[in-house]
Amino acid sequence: MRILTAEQLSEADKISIKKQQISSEELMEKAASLVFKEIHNRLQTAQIPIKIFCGIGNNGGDGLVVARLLMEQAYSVEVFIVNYSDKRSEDFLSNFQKLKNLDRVRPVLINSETDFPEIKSGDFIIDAIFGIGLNRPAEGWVAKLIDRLNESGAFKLSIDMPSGLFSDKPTDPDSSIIHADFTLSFQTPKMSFFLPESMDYVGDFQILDIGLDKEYLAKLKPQAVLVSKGIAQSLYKPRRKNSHKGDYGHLLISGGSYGKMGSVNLTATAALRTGCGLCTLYIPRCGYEILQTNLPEAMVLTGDDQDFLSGYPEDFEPDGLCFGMGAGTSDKAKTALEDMLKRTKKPVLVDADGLNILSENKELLKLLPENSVLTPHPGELKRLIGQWTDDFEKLEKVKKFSQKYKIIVLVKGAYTFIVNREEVYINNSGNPGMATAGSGDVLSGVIASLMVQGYSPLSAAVLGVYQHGVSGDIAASEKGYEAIMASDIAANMGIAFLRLTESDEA
Ligand SMILES: NC(=O)C1=CN([C@@H]2O[C@H](COP(=O)(O)OP(=O)(O)OC[C@H]3O[C@@H](n4cnc5c(N)ncnc54)[C@H](O)[C@@H]3O)[C@@H](O)[C@H]2O)[C@@H](O)CC1
Ligand SMILES: [K+]
Repeated sequence: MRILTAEQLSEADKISIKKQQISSEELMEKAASLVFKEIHNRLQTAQIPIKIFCGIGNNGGDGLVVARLLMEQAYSVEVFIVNYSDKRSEDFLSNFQKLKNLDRVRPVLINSETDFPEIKSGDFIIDAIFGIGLNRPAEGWVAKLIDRLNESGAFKLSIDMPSGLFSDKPTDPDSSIIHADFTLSFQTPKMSFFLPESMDYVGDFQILDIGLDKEYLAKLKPQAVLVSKGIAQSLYKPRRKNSHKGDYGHLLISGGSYGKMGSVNLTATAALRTGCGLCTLYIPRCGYEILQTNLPEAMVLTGDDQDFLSGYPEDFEPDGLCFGMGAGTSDKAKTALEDMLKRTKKPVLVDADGLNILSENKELLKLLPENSVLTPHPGELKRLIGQWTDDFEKLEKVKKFSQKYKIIVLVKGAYTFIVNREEVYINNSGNPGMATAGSGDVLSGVIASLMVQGYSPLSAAVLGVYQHGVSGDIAASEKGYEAIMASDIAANMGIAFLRLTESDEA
């Protein structure tokens, strides 16, 4: 699914209206009917008090249509017009008239704080105050109304956008924004749904296809692409019957230090569970017995140092390299990274302490082979690219960084972003149970394993992040969020691949 801006979407509205020879009022009726259906499916005519707050633009117009359709099904509905301006949109006005014609309803105008209705925690609030037309933060009594709705404890369903939230630019966290429990959004998700600073306002969300012109939408340059199972399936390379382990690549994983050999174990387990043909570990001597005992499928080479990673194995030509987990940031580890980067032209994956070494020795960034993959979490990212003022600025900085060094950069989080120069992919699989020690080590193993199996680094990153999330979802369904350990994510990778290759109908 492609993520578009408010501007692109309102242009698409206009073009679709023209091409489909419908009026904008008909498009509004169609969009709002879909919202109504979702609510009706869930409420099944239950007589809970529904309070609909409508602005005076087209988002408010949607709210009015939903109000009319709910009333036709005998729901208990009260309508409040958040009358912040007299510039009512045409489609708002015609739906306002239609609603008044129903005779059973008297929409209440709110012109100031004294008009605020009482809101009880058992009410069902529909928020249709502002949509993608928001062009400045909510202020004055409208802001106070939003605060009041948030404080009420009532369930809040937002139409298209939580009111007060911008779709594709930063919103001041001190401004008043509806804290939705659920958002029903039109045609495409909006960028702010996925960013850590704003995702909590949206609650769970669902996208309603209101039938905007597909041909036109396809021509637009998206802000980002939301990775779906379909995309992951299109990247997947099925195994050939006539193949051997040499066809699936040899990965070298370099990392570990005294007390941190577990990270290399997790990365290697994940890499082997993701299907690389061979896996060699390059580690300090202290890890030799640990890894040979724990993971007989992997081969082990050690450097000269007992406790720290050092040097790089002589005469060794793997198909791909993964560096950093548990490596520490000692001078020896730095030299090990430098030696490795000087010896390879193939894209590498750098994670964890490898990223910290790069942050402390920025000259090493220039040695990264083109299309190498960096997998920082927010702290590591800050050390790499510097502080940012908001999530949108962060994304721009990451794009520039990716362009400058010709590399692929992940921004790990609840939604992991995969940034390849100007292109952005957002992953939607996974769950909060995966916020656990070693989860990132597993991710590195998954992506690096795909890289040596002939996937392009970008495909490996997109598919790897998606599969890592699916595997975590399988672990969560079996164990619950709290009990997930990183090794469970690696262990479920096989089932995640089975799920990937099964069709949804099956
Ligand atoms: N035909 C269409 O264009 C369709 C539009 N749809 C709905 O229309 C919405 C967009 O409608 P609009 O463009 O009318 O905009 P909104 O309804 O989001 O906002 C209304 C107007 O409020 C004003 N405004 C913005 N920020 C304000 C603030 N902080 N304080 C006071 N006033 C402010 C702006 O002038 C804006 O046009 C979408 O989010 C969606 O809900 C849907 O019905 C689908 C079809
Ligand atoms: K809204």
